[in-house]
Amino acid sequence: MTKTGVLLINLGTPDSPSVGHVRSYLSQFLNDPRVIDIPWLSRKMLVNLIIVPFRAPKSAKVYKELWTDKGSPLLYYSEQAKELLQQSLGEGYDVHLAMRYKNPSIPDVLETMRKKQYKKIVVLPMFPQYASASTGSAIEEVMRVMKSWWVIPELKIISQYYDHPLYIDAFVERGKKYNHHEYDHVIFSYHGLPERQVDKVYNEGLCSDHDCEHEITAENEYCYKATCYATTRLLAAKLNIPQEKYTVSFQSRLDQKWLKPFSDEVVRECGRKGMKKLLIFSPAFTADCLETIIEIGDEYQEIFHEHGGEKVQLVESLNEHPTWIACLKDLAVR
Ligand SMILES: C=CC1=C(C)c2cc3[nH]c(cc4nc(cc5[nH]c(cc1n2)c(C)c5CCC(=O)O)C(CCC(=O)O)=C4C)c(C)c3C=C
Ligand SMILES: [Fe+2]
Ligand SMILES: [Fe+2]
Repeated sequence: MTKTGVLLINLGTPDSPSVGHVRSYLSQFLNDPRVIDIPWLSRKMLVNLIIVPFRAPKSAKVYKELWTDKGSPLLYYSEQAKELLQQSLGEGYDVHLAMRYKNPSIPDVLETMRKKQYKKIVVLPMFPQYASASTGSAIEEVMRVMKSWWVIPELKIISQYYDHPLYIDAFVERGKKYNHHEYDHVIFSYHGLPERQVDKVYNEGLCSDHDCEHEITAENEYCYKATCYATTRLLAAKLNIPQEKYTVSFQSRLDQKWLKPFSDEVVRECGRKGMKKLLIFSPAFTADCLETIIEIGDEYQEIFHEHGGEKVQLVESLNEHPTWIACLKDLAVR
């Protein structure tokens, strides 16, 4: 075989919005030691006895609101990106899609890929900013499966690409649909992480000892907080949004020791200050999902409204955007 196999990986979503499927998804996801990074016994007790039993019924209700006749948006947008990338790459490449949690699973998809005897495999997680809980976990799972292969082909693993010009341009093009001058404030809301997870990036000191809000250095280039801020600087510069008109924030926290400021609190504060219209980008996600459509589109709209605001406008995720597909192509062939 002379072909190259490309493996796109996204986070994963339940098989259906039923409580049983959501429970099974949350259980696989939150039992991952890169996601809940505490000692084994504490994680088992916290996740299996507290978080999953209480969260599954509530999350299932939200997943029911999110679900469409095409299924979960995260999965169908990722499948669409896979199809378009395949068309763009042409015959020398086979593009596959796997999900870190649930289906299509990494072991199943890799087994299909093993049988194709590719000369080379490109592992391309759909997370522009590296986090151990997302990219790190996906790569670890690929390595776990591939280590038992007799033939391990040439392998290229892409760990992050937050500053890839085509990724930035794709979000800029999405953002240009809305004139930011018509909004009181712009929020760049990234998925949150426990602070201790960014601290673990460093050999010496903590994240707070580095100037992660302002610069990328050799020490912090894999710090998720630093790359979220760097992504924002690139986007804001291209969109001509002055520094005083935007805020970087972090959403979806599980407790108070997550990266701050929290997006819901920023939205609340904007309402209290008398702002009426907010524009929100969510650049850590490359496909619309529960965290964008429901958390930003519905829940933040409600919070803003309760505090005097009028409109929260979510900028659509990259989904099937041609410039995003061009970015994936460049990452795969480069
Ligand atoms: C940017 C990528 C992501 C990182 C980093 C990440 C870390 C992370 N997430 C949780 C807990 C939950 N996340 C949930 C949903 C979810 N998370 C991501 C991406 C990242 N998560 C996506 C794309 C989604 C949406 C999936 C979908 O089906 O649409 C959920 C489930 C929803 C809910 O019950 O609220 C949980 C739980 C942790 C703990 C964590 C890092 C420590
Ligand atoms: Fe998450
Ligand atoms: Fe940092």
